[in-house]
Amino acid sequence: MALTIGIVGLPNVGKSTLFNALTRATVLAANYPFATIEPNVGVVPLPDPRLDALAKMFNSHKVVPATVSFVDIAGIVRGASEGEGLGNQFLANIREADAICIVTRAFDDPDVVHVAGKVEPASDIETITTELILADIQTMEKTIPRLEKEVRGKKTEAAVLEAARAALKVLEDGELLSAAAAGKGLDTEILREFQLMTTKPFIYVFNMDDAGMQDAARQQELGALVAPAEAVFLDAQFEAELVELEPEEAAEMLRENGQEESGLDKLARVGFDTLGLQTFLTAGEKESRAWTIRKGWTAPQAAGVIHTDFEKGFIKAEIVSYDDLMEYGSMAEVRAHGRVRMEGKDYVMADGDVVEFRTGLTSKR
Ligand SMILES: Nc1ncnc2c1ncn2[C@@H]1O[C@H](COP(=O)(O)OP(=O)(O)OP(=O)(O)O)[C@@H](O)[C@H]1O
Ligand SMILES: [Mg+2]
Repeated sequence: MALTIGIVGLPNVGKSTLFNALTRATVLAANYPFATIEPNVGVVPLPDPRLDALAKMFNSHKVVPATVSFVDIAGIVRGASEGEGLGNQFLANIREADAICIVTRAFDDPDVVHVAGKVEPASDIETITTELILADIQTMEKTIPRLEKEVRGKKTEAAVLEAARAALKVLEDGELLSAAAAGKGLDTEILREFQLMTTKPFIYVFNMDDAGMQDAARQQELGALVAPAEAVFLDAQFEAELVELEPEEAAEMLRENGQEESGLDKLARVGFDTLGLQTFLTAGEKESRAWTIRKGWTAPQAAGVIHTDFEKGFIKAEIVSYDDLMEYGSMAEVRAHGRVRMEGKDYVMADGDVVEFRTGLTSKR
């Protein structure tokens, strides 16, 4: 299950700087499938220090982290839906994204041109969300007449048309569909096939300068602008410099800046959380690997991520929690202390479970 996040924002706010930092981090880590898919799509490993510890314990030949894909597209300006700037055609490139990352400029540098002439995050966010709403209105205005025909021809259920009309009304009132779903019970599941922008969860990235990164009050103020959505504060230029460094040097730089983790790591993590995802782990000589699942998934569903046949063939899962494994230092010791659990098909996976699945097919991690 690949998580894809589309990056949107006004032009010249640091989207590509962020994207470059993200994708160069990829090259540094390098060790996962399909690194580059298209020029503007980057696959980024989800940082997970547990994998390195597992790889050491199991003498794994490689480490395979979970991944997050980012898609960088052209900037949107006010009026994009009417063709201003480059228009809004390129939003098609992120129709399939699971979440949208709205990058907003919050750095001052007068040498960097701001398309609206001044740095004003609140109004920039308003511009972007309005354009996303307008793009959805365009989609619905095209879709509804088609649905009407299909309902008359009994090719589509009337409920779909009803939901589409309800969605259009929400959008025309200037509201995000995700907000209407949360507050007014609008059914976005039935709208899924239309790949609307504003049904997707938004994550806000505020691209700060040095002063802003140290300014807790300002961050609180910006966070409040977008709550309850998640806000990530980072300095894209600093992040781009960080990924040029060796990991130890980068960690040292972060510490000097009073940051515990890089903005990129934070963004990947927040993206994961926003979408209700988590990872479980497998470890062996071949590889130590993180696998992405949804929170609440059962052991057979998790097995199905490794191999589709494993879900049907599931017998049981041998599970040890990562923390126990680290505490006792080896599988043999964990076993000796009775901390290895045999779980059946109703077991709900927990984050950090280190798993070996027993299936009717072959014994396989
Ligand atoms: N945190 C920051 N502080 C200062 N300058 C920054 C910061 N982040 C990015 N910049 C600068 O802002 C400029 C625009 O960055 P970038 O090209 O990444 O923007 P963009 O959003 O991708 O623009 P476009 O929509 O035109 O593609 C660059 O000169 C970059 O160096
Ligand atoms: Mg760009």
